[in-house]
Amino acid sequence: MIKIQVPATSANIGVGFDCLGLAVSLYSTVYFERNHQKLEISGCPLEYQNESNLIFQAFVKGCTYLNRPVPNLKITIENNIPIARGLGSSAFCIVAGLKGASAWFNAKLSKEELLALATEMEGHPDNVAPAIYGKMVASFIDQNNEIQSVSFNVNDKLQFITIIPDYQVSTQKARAILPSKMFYQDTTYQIGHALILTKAMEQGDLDLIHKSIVDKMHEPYRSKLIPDYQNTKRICESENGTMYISGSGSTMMGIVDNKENAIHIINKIKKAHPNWRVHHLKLDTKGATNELVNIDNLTVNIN
Ligand SMILES: Nc1ncnc2c1ncn2[C@@H]1O[C@H](COP(=O)(O)OP(=O)(O)O)[C@@H](O)[C@H]1O
Ligand SMILES: N[C@@H](CCOP(=O)(O)O)C(=O)O
Repeated sequence: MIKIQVPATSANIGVGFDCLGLAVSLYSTVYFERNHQKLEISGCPLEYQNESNLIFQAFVKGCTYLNRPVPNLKITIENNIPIARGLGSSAFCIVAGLKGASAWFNAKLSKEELLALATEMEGHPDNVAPAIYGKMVASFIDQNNEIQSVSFNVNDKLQFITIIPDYQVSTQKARAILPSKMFYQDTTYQIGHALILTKAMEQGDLDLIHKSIVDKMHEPYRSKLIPDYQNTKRICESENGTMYISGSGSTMMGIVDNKENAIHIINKIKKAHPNWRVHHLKLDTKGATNELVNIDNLTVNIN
């Protein structure tokens, strides 16, 4: 049985729309096993327990790329990444399926190959890149349609608070509301902020992160889809933290540089919204992993 674990990812990080993302220490797992019937899927909502399932679709894409037949499959999902909340649940599915196919045929697809295939499926590399590599990753699709990506260290003292409302925002809808053009002046603003943000994250300079994370490309529009945006931001800032919309929302990501501030934010959010999920996370530095597990759950080989 093949076990694939993929971290949740937080795309954009405010000013890096479609090109910047980081992986956090919240994981979903998928098990792939041989099956007597064509396809059996468990561990996800019923609507995804069929051939349209994104994990299966990605597995099939992997088989096609490797020129191998799609085997009869049992897919078991242990899901911790909330669906359609801006924490890369679709990236998780795509990376898990592709990596699953690679491990199934012992093909050892490189991370670069995985990234190219995953970006083709997701449309943009900002989530799938950190899901594959871990850490914080900047990436773009170049003129030859190849993906260029670089990884950044994120300072150890930075802690992440995923504040997950009890309502979804679909990525499709959150993309549809964005304007199609941007002025030169705003583009210059955006480039400067994104460049400085990457260094500030590396240095763990929270004050500089707070100044450089202020986005003009998507947050002003998407914050209107999240009724609790202003109040959540106020809570994070009242505890010396900063906040951005994770991916396309509805999750908001708080960043702090010490445990006390993190705990205060978590308590205030839980008091204001008892039904919301809140996680206190660190950066994930490994990205997706795969293991070959025998029937007794004994790991026999780790990649
Ligand atoms: N655990 C899961 N099982 C099956 N499909 C999933 C799962 N998680 C995500 N998906 C797929 O990903 C889609 C959500 O993607 P998207 O709207 O981009 O949200 P997110 O912001 O979480 O990436 C779902 O509609 C579904 O097709
Ligand atoms: N850059 C994309 C990222 C979407 O991330 P997700 O986690 O919401 O799928 C966007 O902002 O649309």
